[in-house]
Amino acid sequence: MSIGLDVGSVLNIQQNPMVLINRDYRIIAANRAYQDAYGVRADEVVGKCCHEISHHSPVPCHMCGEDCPHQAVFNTGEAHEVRHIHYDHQNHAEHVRIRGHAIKDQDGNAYLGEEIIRLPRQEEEITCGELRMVGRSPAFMRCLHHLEMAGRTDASILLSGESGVGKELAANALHQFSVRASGPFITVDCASLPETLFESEILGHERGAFTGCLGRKCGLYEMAHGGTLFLDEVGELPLAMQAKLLRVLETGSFRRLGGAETLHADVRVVAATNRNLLEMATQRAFREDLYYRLAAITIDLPPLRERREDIAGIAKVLLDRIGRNWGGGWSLSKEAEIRLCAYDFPGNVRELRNILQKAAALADGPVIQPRHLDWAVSRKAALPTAERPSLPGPGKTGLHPDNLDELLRRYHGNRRQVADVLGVCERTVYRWLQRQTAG
Ligand SMILES: Nc1ncnc2c1ncn2[C@@H]1O[C@H](COP(=O)(O)OP(=O)(O)OP(=O)(O)O)[C@@H](O)[C@H]1O
Repeated sequence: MSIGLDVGSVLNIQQNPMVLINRDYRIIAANRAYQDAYGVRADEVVGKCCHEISHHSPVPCHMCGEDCPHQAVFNTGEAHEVRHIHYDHQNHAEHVRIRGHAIKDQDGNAYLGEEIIRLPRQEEEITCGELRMVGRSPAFMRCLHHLEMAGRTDASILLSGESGVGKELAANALHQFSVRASGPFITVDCASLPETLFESEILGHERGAFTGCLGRKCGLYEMAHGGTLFLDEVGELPLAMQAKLLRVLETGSFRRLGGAETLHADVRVVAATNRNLLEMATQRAFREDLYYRLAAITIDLPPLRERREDIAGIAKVLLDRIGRNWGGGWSLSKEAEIRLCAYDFPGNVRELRNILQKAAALADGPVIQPRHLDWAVSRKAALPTAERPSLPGPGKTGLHPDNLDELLRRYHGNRRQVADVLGVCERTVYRWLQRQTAG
């Protein structure tokens, strides 16, 4: 028996905005919630490609390095969830969570049912005290999605990534995403913890536990009860301390130094390292059993040079912070921004912060110019091809730059960003695109 269903009315059961998309990326239906949320009629989006509508991109989002629900659902036939940035018809960006559902019609044809969960503005940026975790690149969005998913579990998590990529901010984000968010977030800096103080710092001590010990002290492990214990630079922990830590983590039970009572704390552990712990384990410099205890889930944080699109946004946030702390206000000139975006940042966000602090100190006005940037940045005069503006020469204004498609891919079809990089207004990019499509 076959039932002829009206697709629109079925989609309307869904309270979140939802569109039905075919294998060719074409939207074939949009529910009422979608139309209300985005102020469009179904016939304005039906027949158009999903990437044109939500990313303003001429190519599917997996071709821009994004985790694409379309590709995942059609390849696997299974549901797939991601975090994306969508652009509405006025080019406003919003963070959304996309749930891709695999749907089949009565003839067995496959479709993607894309449910859109719009995230409140405060969920767009993860804050850690006054610090904001900023980024829009596909690599950053993927990482944020993994942090959010892992945060919802109670598993121990190992964050890895080069120095200065933001592992501490990410650990804080994990805590905020977790059910323990209202509990304490306690950091242990494993690199600076002297071996002699390990037990008293982590486990605490009773009065008179050692010479000169005047009072009872709660250890960091106990202080993290109901919350998260963040073990920063865990790869620096000497082997003897690794064994002691493992014992506590395995049982959740401990005794304060000089104490007789066995105590228990309910702690979720997040650890971070910029070293390869598995390789250290093969060299017997890190305990393999501790590695597996810490790394139920591992998340890699991408270096800044692999998410160059984030540099300008992070620089702005860092300059705002510098301005607040130093009582001033600085911004980057277009040329200085282009130089920064071309630099490789071996020291990642921390290096960017240092470069901006120095530049703000050297700048003779509120605008930072290339001459104020560190020599390492300025030296890199030759920009990578994708960033190097190759504008048409005078008298050839009808032509578009050779690298327009490449730039659109790099900036996920965001014409405004491409216009900024090329130093033209957005309408010009729009005109170029129209001429390109026309022939
Ligand atoms: N995405 C981001 N947005 C804004 N600021 C960031 C971001 N990532 C890192 N930072 C800033 O960069 C600096 C370094 O970050 P953090 O200390 O978290 O790095 P880390 O990876 O833990 O470094 P290390 O391995 O050396 O401990 C901090 O000042 C942090 O606030």
